[in-house]
Amino acid sequence: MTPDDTTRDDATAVDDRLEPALRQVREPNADVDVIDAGLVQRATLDGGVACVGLDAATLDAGTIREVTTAVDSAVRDVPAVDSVTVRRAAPTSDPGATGTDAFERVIAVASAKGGVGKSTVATQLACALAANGDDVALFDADIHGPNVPALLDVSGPVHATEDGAPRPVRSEGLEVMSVGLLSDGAPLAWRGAMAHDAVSDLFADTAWTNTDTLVVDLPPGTGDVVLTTLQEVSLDGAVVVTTPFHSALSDTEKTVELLRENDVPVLGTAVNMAGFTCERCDHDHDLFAGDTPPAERLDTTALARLPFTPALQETPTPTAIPDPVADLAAAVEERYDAVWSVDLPESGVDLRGVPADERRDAVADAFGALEAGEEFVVASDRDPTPVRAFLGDLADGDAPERFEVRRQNPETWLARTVHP
Ligand SMILES: Nc1ncnc2c1ncn2[C@@H]1O[C@H](COP(=O)(O)OP(=O)(O)OP(=O)(O)O)[C@@H](O)[C@H]1O
Repeated sequence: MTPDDTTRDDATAVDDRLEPALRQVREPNADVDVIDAGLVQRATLDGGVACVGLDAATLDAGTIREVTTAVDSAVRDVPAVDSVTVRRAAPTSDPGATGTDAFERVIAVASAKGGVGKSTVATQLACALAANGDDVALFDADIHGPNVPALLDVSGPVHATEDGAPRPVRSEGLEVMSVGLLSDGAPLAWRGAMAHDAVSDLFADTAWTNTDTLVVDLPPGTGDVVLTTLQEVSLDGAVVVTTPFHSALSDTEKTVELLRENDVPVLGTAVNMAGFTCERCDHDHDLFAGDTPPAERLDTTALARLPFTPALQETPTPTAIPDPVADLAAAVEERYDAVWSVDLPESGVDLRGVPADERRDAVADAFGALEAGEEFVVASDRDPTPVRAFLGDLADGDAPERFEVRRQNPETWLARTVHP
């Protein structure tokens, strides 16, 4: 290629005459120029017409606008350039993983009662988990009133992968998807099958790159979208949100019931707007009086008590987590571990994943190795109640007196007994 060439064949090339100008433009979130940051996919100059392709998939909407404007003005100043087009090119790199199965865990934030602060809790929790080091994505399933974009101060456009899958919008390391980001918006009239299809398509098709934790902000109520989510997304846990007000509590009871009916582990309750601290006297005051603590009334674990405070009305960010939200995230992690990590004593037997024809031998071997009076624990991926009769056969017809079965999570039952 000679210095006089005005274009390059290589679609990823940067024209020599544009390169110095592009190197003047910094990537706002990192101390490098946009070329070294990998944002420039190609930059061509043909007959005075400059065309720059930016890979914007990793940037949030505000940064994309900032970089686009800076690139346009830098390239426009190059003497050989008459006109400039800056395109946000479809990234050629990571196509993302589609669907909710891509995530290590999916946690829903739910409440049948509207206005109790679900979206506030979901966005704050997502930021707090991201601050703790997770790659977090947030899905706003409230298609009738998607307010996550406004709470996080993010906007579209939603770009597509080469396969046409919608990419989430990025904001401070979080990935966010909401019908509120799509250009055709979220018609309030979506009901029944339409609502089901819209949310189910978005769950199935969104191309995520943050795949540690997905936080799902469920809509209020127990309608089509909530049911679709419970049926189509494998939820690893749910945080229920309520205020201590009695009508919120009785609605939230229905949510807890629905989650349990659908085998979703209820991690616990976040009691929002629980009280406030008076600026004058510096005392905490409850906002709603009640004898029984809300989490207890809902028969759930108390995760956190979030005060009514202007701090929780501000745009959440992983760089400034309010203390009560940090407490909530820590409690969610603790409960998540308690639900999902199975602590089996060495003398126990783990039947999860063991083929049906090997299960009896595994139980017989482990049980036979115990002394009288020792505890015997069975972990199983199905209800282990029939094991009791089998232990009776092993002990010459004496089925154990105490045989407790508990379902620890949707994939694990634990049975405890004592060797006679
Ligand atoms: N702890 C809090 N302190 C102060 N304001 C709060 C608190 N929690 C929520 N809010 C405010 O209450 C309003 C409703 O909150 P939010 O939108 O999170 O509720 P929601 O349950 O998601 O509502 P919807 O039923 O519409 O989905 C918002 O203006 C939010 O800023």
